[in-house]
Amino acid sequence: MKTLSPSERAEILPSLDGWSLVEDRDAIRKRFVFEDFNAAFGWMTRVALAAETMNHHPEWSNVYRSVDVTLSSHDARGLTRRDVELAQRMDQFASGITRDA
Ligand SMILES: C[C@H](O)[C@H](O)[C@H]1CNC2=NC(N)=NC(=O)C2=N1
Repeated sequence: MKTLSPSERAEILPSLDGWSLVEDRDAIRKRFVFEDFNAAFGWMTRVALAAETMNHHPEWSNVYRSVDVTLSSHDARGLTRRDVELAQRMDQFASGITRDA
């Protein structure tokens, strides 16, 4: 799969809620903050099952109720539509259960 074109980036990335471009690589990142650890880990579990189904996996780190996520397509060495799809799925699963970071 090829990386997102400049026009795709201009169109798609602003539509992703709360995601930012990573400075030193072609990737996007976001911090999710939940009510508590159980909520965070439950969300991670749902995402993990979706990621496995998609065969597209996040780079993430969990501390208590926060989860820092970075998305990039390793095989394409940059951002692809798979990253966009996984970001949108993560936001769907987090809807209504996150605290303002
Ligand atoms: C062998 C396996 O299908 C590949 O390594 C998949 C797994 N998950 C992946 N996840 C991400 N983020 N990028 C990939 O290129 C990728 N490739």
